[in-house]
Amino acid sequence: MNDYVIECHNLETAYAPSLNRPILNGINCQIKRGEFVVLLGLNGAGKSTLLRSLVGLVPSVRGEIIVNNVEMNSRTLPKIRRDVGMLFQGGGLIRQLSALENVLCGCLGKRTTWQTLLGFSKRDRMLALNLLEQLGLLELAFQKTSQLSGGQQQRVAIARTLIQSPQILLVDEPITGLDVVASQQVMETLSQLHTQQGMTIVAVLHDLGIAEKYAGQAIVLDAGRVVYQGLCDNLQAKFAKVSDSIKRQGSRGQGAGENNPNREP
Ligand SMILES: Nc1ncnc2c1ncn2[C@@H]1O[C@H](COP(=O)(O)OP(=O)(O)OP(=O)(O)O)[C@@H](O)[C@H]1O
Repeated sequence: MNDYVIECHNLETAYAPSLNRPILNGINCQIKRGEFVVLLGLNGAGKSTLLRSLVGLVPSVRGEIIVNNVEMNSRTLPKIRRDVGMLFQGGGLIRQLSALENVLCGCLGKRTTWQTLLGFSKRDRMLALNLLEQLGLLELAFQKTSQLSGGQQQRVAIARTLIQSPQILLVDEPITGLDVVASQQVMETLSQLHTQQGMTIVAVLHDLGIAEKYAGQAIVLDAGRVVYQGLCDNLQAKFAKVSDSIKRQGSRGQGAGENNPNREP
């Protein structure tokens, strides 16, 4: 037993001919319980693929993923999926349904068809309303999500993931396309889940300033490998150093990040 909630050891996905390499090419990383981790990297580095791997949506050909000290395989995947909630890029809300109905959709995987045939239970509706209230959206509960702002929609999507009571929340680009105010609201929501409920959060972000403000740890990917894992401070300088070292290694014909998958304190 250790205090990591997520561990990847030499994780490798199938060879991608378009890239001339596996999309994830030997990922090593560890995430501790209660950490807020930002996943950074250039476009195509493999960030979304790594997040999707952590909920068993991308098959691996080598290495292992361990969640809550349980190794991922077809037998353990249902349990792991109960512990890990994932918010996909774009949120994936049903636009013609209300905020409340969208949040309730998050329960569908937990209920049998019979249980939902007559509608959702009073308990589920209360839970969904509580979550919407917690995220500052109670007065919009019966509004169609197509009529909500981008930031409000993203918070509804977060509530829909939270109704499954995950211990770990994975979020893929939660603020892409949002304005400054909406981005801040969404990040504050994630931050509160982390500080007030101790939730472990792993978020793909592109903005280094926002990453530094909210996350404690950073994992930087390049070409399907971890090239930095450590504290999330002074990222601008560290990230420039990482990019430079990738370029230097590239010019010497070495694979990016081969020498530095080490975790900083
Ligand atoms: N199913 C797939 N088949 C083949 N190639 C894929 C597949 N999914 C992703 N890729 C490729 O793998 C690479 C990594 O994709 P991924 O979406 O994980 O990157 P990312 O770091 O999240 O990028 P972005 O910041 O642009 O979202 C990309 O080059 C992408 O084109």
